[in-house]
Amino acid sequence: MVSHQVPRWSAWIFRASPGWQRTACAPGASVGQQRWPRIPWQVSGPLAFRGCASTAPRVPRVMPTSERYPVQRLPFSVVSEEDLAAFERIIPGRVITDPEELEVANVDWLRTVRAGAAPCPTHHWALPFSACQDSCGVWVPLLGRAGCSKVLLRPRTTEEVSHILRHCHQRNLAVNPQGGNTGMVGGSVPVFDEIILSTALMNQVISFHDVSGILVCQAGCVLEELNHYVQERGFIMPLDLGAKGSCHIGGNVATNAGGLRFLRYGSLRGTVLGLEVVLADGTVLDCLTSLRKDNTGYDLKQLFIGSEGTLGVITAVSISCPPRPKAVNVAFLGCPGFAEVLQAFSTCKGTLGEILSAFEFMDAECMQLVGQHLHLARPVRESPFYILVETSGSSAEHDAEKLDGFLEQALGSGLVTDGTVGTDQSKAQSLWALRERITEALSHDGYVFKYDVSLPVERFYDLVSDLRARLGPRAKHVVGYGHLGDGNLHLNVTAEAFSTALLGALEPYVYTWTAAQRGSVSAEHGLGLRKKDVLGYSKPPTAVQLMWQLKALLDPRGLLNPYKTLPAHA
Ligand SMILES: O=C(O)CC[C@@H](O)C(=O)O
Ligand SMILES: [Zn+2]
Repeated sequence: MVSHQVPRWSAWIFRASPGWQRTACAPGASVGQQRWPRIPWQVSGPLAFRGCASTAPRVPRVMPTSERYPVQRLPFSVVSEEDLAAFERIIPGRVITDPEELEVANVDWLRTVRAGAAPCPTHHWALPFSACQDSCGVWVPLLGRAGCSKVLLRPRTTEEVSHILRHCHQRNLAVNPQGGNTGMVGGSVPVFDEIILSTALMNQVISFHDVSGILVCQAGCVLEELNHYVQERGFIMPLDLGAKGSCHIGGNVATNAGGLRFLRYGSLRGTVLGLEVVLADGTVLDCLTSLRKDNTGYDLKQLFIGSEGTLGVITAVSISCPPRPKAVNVAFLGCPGFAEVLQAFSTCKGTLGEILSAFEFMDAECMQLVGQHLHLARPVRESPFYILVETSGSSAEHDAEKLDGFLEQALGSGLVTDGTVGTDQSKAQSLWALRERITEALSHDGYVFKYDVSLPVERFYDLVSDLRARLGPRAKHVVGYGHLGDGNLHLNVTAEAFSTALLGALEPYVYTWTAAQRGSVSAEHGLGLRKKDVLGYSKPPTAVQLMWQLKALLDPRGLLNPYKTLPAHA
């Protein structure tokens, strides 16, 4: 028997019978909720803050990127007092040198990469500025020396971004564009002392067309806020992510984020209609059209979607939003084996058809970690696998009938052994939380080695099983979960701490395994810093070379998000 730690859920458990519990579905109920830590942005500090504040937060040491990865600083200029004065003229009061604010921007939220300051030899703090807070005597001037980033810029307008990039281009200063800093591959934090160009204050909706559902907005709008905005007008964003409460739409587009609605609404490559981008030399490229059809010449916006800030800085986005569904159902089901998960997916597609909006899976170890670290109760009997099926449609009655049909069939044929359905917003959210919060649960388990691969679904779980056998007790947990409906597996391995031996057992094994299936070594997270050297497992040398040529054309000095996305030149 299941022990239900959250009693309110027990009301909707069913036991191998079609007696599905339902509650009224609020029209247009949305599902999913931001649970990841919000990035604590603060208001800008005065230039005078530059220096070593005694109030800097003491955080456990995150190894500087340059110590863990084989990367050397390129010969960019170092930010000078004159540069800071020039930035201050462009964006008065929004040139941030306050160490506390820089601390957040110099480390990724997973705490796996950090801009490269050396640690204090006495106290072993790797501070984002070069001074030890314990007055041990280590006191290095902030400016004139390469460590981590010493300045964060917060423009509000495209024109300001253009002026900033023009200055950086003239001065040979490297720039790290940063949105919500919620990336998974170390692409959004500096490696050394790159200037951080934040889109946080570029958060205005420019227009919304309530017939077409086309939204035009600045790049720094937070995804969840945009979703609320368009929901009030009868639409939803075509994209949904666990990090929705922090991530910026510009970052989503720059990384071509996939997420939870991909199965239904497809890639940003289809839903993004236009972009405004500032190029490395400050030129503004205005391709911010709102046309569904525009077959005139090369589709340049596609170059910037997924380019991770290496080809230009996205400043505004035009995106097509689908109508807000009137009925949303979420079913959380237990499956006895992976073959049954796959069979359930086929049955689901056949019976639910156009109303199927998500098909996610997680294994038993994921569920165990979500329970252990986040205290979320398992809403169904213990099973080797769990699936989350979401329907979104325009008729509650019609959708319920279809879902019931699927559930009865799946249950009757033994594909599913237990399940529960949420049709109102809060229950649907609780069920989604079990899937959305796996990343968070894993991060409480220790150091996490993350892989995000596309594979033929029939080989999906073999990789997880192979790795479990290969790693044995060296790993704490080897888990598999993800967007099965999109053929996207998230394979995560946890350990007490980072270890090069464990890394050696994982890589290149995972990549060669994936390449042998003609899979992708990055399905949706991009390459950033951590995955850039494995691009060759998924793309031929001619493609990589062409990518370098495009980079050289658009950013000849290599100033935009250096050390990311492209592997080192052969
Ligand atoms: O943490 C991960 O590996 C996956 C994160 C995200 O893409 C998800 O689908 O939950
Ligand atoms: Zn994902």
